[in-house]
Amino acid sequence: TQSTRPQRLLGAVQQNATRGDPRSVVKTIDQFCKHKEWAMNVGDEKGCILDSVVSELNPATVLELGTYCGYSTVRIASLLPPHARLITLEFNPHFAAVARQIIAWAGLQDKVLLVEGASGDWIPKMKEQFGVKTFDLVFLDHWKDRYLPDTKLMEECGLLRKGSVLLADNVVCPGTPDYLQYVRNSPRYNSQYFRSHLEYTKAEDGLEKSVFLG
Ligand SMILES: O=C(NCCc1nnc(-c2ccc3[nH]cnc3c2)[nH]1)c1cc(-c2ccc(F)cc2)cc(O)c1O
Ligand SMILES: [Mg+2]
Repeated sequence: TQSTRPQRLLGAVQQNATRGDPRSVVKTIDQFCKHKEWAMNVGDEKGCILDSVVSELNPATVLELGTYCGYSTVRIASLLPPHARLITLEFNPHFAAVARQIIAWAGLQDKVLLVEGASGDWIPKMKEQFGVKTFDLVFLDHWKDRYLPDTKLMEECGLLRKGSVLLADNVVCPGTPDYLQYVRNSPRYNSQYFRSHLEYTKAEDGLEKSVFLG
């Protein structure tokens, strides 16, 4: 049977990256996407902005919406302190299966809980299922029309506290206009745009960092 792009990306990691070395996994994926096949990872340019937000925040509890192949999962988890936890939600079982193997190759499986299913179903169950109180950081990188409804759902479920940070990928390309309008105009958020480029291209894109004010 034909391999899929995520499977080819996993193969590149298993052939070229060093087991237990997250930086080599990240570098291998970026090389693959620059020279072999484009894939919708946050990429190295926006990835450095993601790294700086994570390092500055030093979060104990992180939620990632949209795992895909686990590239940003590996970037985030490699920067977390020892007892910190990252829950990542993936809707597509094939993406999830590849991501599990890439996260394991990086040696980060003990810090990461990959949950398969729809964000709308899982967000209301976070507290009871995983003993989460609130998230210090949420990285939004799933379906672009889910950013706004899921943010409202997290507010309603009491998963955000004063100072919780939402970091959203692709706010320009493919774009999340309703989400941007909400976080930039709501008195409950302090929002900041980090201009960058769509992964592995020259097209404009960026990350929006929004601090929940409670
Ligand atoms: O669609 C994207 N990302 C979303 C994948 C996903 N992976 N998982 C989900 C999911 C969807 C429901 C869910 N509910 C719960 N988890 C969920 C996860 N969605 C995406 C697309 C592009 C892109 C740009 C320009 C183009 F010309 C083509 C494409 C760039 C990016 O950086 C992206 O992140
Ligand atoms: Mg993205």
